[in-house]
Amino acid sequence: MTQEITLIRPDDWHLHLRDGAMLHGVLPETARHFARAIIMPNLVPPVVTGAQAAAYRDRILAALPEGATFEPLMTLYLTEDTDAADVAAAHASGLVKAVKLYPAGATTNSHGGVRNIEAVLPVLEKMAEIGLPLCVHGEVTTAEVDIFDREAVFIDTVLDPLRRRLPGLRVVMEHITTQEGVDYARAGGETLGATITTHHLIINRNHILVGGIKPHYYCLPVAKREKHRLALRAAATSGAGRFFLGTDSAPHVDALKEHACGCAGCFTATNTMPLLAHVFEEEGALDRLEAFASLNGPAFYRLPVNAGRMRLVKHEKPQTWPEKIFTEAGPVTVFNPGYPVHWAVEA
Ligand SMILES: NC(=O)N[C@@H](CC(=O)O)C(=O)O
Ligand SMILES: [Zn+2]
Ligand SMILES: [Zn+2]
Repeated sequence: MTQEITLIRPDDWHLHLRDGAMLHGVLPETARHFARAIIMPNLVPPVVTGAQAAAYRDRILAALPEGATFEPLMTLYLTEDTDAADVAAAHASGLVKAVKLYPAGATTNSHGGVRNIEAVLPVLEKMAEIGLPLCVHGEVTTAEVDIFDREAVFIDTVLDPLRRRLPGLRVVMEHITTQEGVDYARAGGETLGATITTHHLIINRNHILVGGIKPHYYCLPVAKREKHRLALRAAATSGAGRFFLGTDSAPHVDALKEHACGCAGCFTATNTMPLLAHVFEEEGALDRLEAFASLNGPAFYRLPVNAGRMRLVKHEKPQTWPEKIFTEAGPVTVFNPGYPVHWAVEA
């Protein structure tokens, strides 16, 4: 029996598009389904200034396929040299929708990020004043802290003290992966949001490591044990306004994923919506997919919801999608959940 749902066209509140040949290869995958996306600024070199964000936005728009309707929502990469006045001007002009905090060394291209929070306080104070959200990669980088504990330790030692110091600062906890992240976001009040990725609703750390290492399941923050995956599923499917979709679709060419020191990132732009329909159906929450993918994000970012709609159909037969996207930078493997998925996005 076929089944179908329609929802307001979704947005992706955490996306990596990269640049150049990779941008050209992966942008159609997102623009096909999503109306808007928060574009991560961790290019090489990073997108630090308003002028750099404007130029990157132009490159994205120029790379869009003919007829595509997609709006990139730009972000700035916070550094200890970031100029608060430049941030405020980029926000006032409508160009920039958030600033991204990468603790230095936490993830892909984060070496130019923040070592000392004190150094960026003037920028954060300005952001609190003007209501510009701070998107946070929430992991400590301290060598002594176990990689599976880095998110929980970040919440206790960095995020909570910062939010107490600047209660007006609007914060998005990006790609939460733990029960602790879910609990903190739930208790956080209206200045706090949290994105959840597609893949963290599907895999736990066993999927990465049992039966041989699976480089295409390796991302940061790394997937945790099963109880955390279940907490994320409960949060995403709860309908609570605090939680919204940020795929963190993060393309790396296969040669750099299947490598002795493999890059972090799962590429989910192609099949996120069918995968989410599968997950929400499993949780008996298909009626809440629209809140997660299409309503809660715009509400947090104070943007209108999209005008268009998306139709998702569940077919008798398992649906397929390309195993890889062949970009001019090299092939990029599409996230494979490891089980059949019967849902597809229909025109
Ligand atoms: N999530 C990832 O594993 N990788 C992201 C960076 C990030 O979002 O931390 C990337 O840019 O490759
Ligand atoms: Zn991150
Ligand atoms: Zn990311």
